[in-house]
Amino acid sequence: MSNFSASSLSSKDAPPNFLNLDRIRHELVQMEDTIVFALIERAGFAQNLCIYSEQHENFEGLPFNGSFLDYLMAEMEAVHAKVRRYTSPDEYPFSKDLPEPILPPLTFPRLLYPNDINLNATLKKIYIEKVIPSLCKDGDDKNYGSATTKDIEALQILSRRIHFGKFVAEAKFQDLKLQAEYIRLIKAKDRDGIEALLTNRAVEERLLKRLRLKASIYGQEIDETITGSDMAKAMDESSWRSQSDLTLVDGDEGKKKVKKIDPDLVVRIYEQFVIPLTKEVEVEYLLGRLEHYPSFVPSV
Ligand SMILES: C=C(O[C@@H]1C=C(C(=O)O)C=C[C@H]1O)C(=O)O
Repeated sequence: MSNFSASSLSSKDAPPNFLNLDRIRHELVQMEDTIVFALIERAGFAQNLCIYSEQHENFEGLPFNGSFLDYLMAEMEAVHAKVRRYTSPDEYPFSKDLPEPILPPLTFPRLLYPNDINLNATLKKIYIEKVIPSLCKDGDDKNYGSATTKDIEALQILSRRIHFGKFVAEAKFQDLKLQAEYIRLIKAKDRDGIEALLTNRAVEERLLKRLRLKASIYGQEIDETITGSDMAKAMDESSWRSQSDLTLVDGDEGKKKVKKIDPDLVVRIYEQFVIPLTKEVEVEYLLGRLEHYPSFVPSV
């Protein structure tokens, strides 16, 4: 469970500046590492597309309908729901009809207006149809349990990341220099206008550059033989080849450093899916904001 929800959201003494945009952005930066490592972990297995098919013959006779991913996700989320994971405003389930918590409720600061915005169905579809085919080698290695467990870990952190857009949106709405413009655009139901106003290209560019560096380093087989020039090459964008050729960066002659993931792919996943979905969450959150205005004021 996230530190954000456990330590900083539940405590009554959450700092009043909790909706500080820089602080929220810091949380998003922290999530990058978890996301890159989750993708690296999943990339260690074949696509195993049967995991995502409804009633696939590979799972015939097992006690579930639907896909193996949906089955395992529901099982894991049921356990997490019992320990009140989804009462935290930064955690959103993929499954329906989850059990009630067995632990007493925590009190959270009221930072977001009450909403049921949940884009996990869209996220899962994109992940299966676009991310997996690019991330994993083709084929079926029978590692269904391991691959699906890695899928769930990746989907859960990606879900937390995109739904963090709610905190970003509330923080931007609280900026009194821009609030009137947001209100005008919300009243006009101008999605494009809202997205344009909340977009910060400089932040996105910095993020993608940082992400490429992280993926370059984290994706590098690091051992005591790693050299400074290896690291320099890993950070040199021009040294990359396609993901299909994983023996990408040569150390000394004959010492091959295997890349576990292609940084260009990680950047594409963020640029094409993670950032757009985060902004979609921001727009959806803002479109509903005036239903609770001025009655709702964030409080810790
Ligand atoms: C999250 C923010 O909102 C938008 C989405 C971003 C993202 O998903 O990384 C980055 C900048 C903005 O375009 C932000 O302003 O930090």
